Amino acid sequence: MGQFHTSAHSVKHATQDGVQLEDGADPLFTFGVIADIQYADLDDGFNFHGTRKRYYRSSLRLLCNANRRWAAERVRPSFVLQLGDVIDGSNRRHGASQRALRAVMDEFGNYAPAVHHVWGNHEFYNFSRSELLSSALNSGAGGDRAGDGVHAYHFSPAPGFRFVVLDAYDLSVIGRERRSDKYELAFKLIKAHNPNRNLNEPPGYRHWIGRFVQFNGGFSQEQLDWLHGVLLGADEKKEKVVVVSHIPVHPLSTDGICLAWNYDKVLSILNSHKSVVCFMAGHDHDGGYYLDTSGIHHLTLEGVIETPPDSDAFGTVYVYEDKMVLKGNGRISDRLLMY
Ligand SMILES: Nc1ccn([C@@H]2O[C@H](COP(=O)(O)OP(=O)(O)OC[C@H](O)CO)[C@@H](O)[C@H]2O)c(=O)n1
Repeated sequence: MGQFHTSAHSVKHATQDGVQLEDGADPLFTFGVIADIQYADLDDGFNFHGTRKRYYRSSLRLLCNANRRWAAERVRPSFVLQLGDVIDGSNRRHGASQRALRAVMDEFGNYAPAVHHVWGNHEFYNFSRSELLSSALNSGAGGDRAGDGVHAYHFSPAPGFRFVVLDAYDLSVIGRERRSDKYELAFKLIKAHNPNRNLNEPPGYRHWIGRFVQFNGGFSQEQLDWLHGVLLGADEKKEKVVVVSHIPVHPLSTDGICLAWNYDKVLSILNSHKSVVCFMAGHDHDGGYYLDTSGIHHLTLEGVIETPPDSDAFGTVYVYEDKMVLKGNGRISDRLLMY
């Protein structure tokens, strides 16, 4: 982990690869990133296979650490990207979904600026899509969206920069009403690849076939067409674009079990637009990173839920004309993202 210091006019940074960076200028703007908080007012537990500890109650304290740090930044974040799974699915069983969501939103409200909420699988374990649309998690309300009820929208926090939030459960069996066309399509797709009775059980692990599980999802053609259109506009304006989704889309930025169903379609769109500089996701609690052949940084953020209480899992990103500098905390590494 690198050292990082801010003073009146300098940012000094040693990235994971030992790259030294010293900048005389202030960043154009900064933003916070955090993933897979999965808060529940429950004792510690484990993942499905019993191999990884999950710190349900502590996750709220780790969010509090992040908020405090963001509030103390000299150039305070313009916004925070919450990369999905903000509360754990187990809340539903305890009738605690609303209470848990309120606890997390109150915590965000203490210090953080605007928060852009990405929707993950645990959102759909707790709420229906229509409930989410009328909840505090609908951060895209009023903006240009990919379609009715699709939580995909874009915003520009500063001239020359655009962020696109994608809905990775648009095409999914947990994010869609049964009997809807998208549910039918998603069900056919997953059944074509996964013969298991429990569709959360991967069909295998070779060639990323394991991604066809129910806790993953994908992007409808409608959303892909919309994304292409947004990126065309960004190309024309010579903007730099960061695309975010709960589920990663590059096979080398994540364990294959956490990859989006139709990741290849998203990748071919991203790679055909020179405006795209970075793709950020959560979902894989171990995190990941890959710089693809088009120069797009694929960053998968380590999840708060599997982070021990004496550590941390959040980042602050300092944005410059030619680079973003991620200052990670705890399990999250510092990274220099040149573009
Ligand atoms: N083999 C499995 C695995 C999982 N399940 C059930 O599926 C639901 C989602 O699993 P969960 O691990 O909670 O999903 P996360 O989004 O937190 O994490 C994704 C990756 O695992 C992180 O690396 C849950 O109900 C599991 O019980 C299953 O039935 N069979």
